[in-house]
Amino acid sequence: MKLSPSILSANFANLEKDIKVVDQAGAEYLHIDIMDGHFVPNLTFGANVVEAIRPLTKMVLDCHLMVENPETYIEEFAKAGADIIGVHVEATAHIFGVIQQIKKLGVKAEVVINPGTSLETIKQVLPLVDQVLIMTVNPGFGGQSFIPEMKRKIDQLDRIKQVQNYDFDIEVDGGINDQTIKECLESGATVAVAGSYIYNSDNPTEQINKLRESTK
Ligand SMILES: O=C(CO)[C@H](O)[C@H](O)COP(=O)(O)O
Repeated sequence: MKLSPSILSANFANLEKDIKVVDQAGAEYLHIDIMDGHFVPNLTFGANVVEAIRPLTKMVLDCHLMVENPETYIEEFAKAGADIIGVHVEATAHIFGVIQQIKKLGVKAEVVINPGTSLETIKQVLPLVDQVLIMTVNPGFGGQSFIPEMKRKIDQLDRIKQVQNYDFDIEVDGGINDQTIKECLESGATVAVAGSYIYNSDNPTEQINKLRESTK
């Protein structure tokens, strides 16, 4: 199970320190939540922040775009150094085209799906994507509780992946802790995002170790 600490819960006045601590603890990805105040009722970072983070770490920069009309922003995030760009199926009328646009720029493409959206809506892009992000909370804020019904969705997606022999990672995001990560792993998740569990602690390294222990 790869870990993707979400800097949404980091201390923005000490972002470099909070990035380095999870890097040194062995996290494979760094999760960067981009929110536009329209698709979700919150505002966070732009591509300039991704550009500033890029030289600080070799971790995979896992950029989750919670923005309307994501096609407008793909190029600037690719230029800024994003390794993975995730777009919500609910945020565009042209999900197939946006995934193609990301891949053309040499960046890994991810489709993201909200808790209330059916897997049926992403079926057409599954052969194309490098990662599928199943939101296990309603997007917009850190520190929410894992929605237990999402386990069935992860199971179903994993079954489709096995039957069709697809080659994408299944990422989960929202309410991940040392219990829910275990359940997600059992259902077939291969990457876990965790924000408040890691950063709302005096010892993020210990929290990462606990997540590792739970998924051994
Ligand atoms: O995408 C997100 C919110 O929309 C965050 O990545 C997610 O909520 C992580 O926070 P936490 O681990 O505290 O639930």
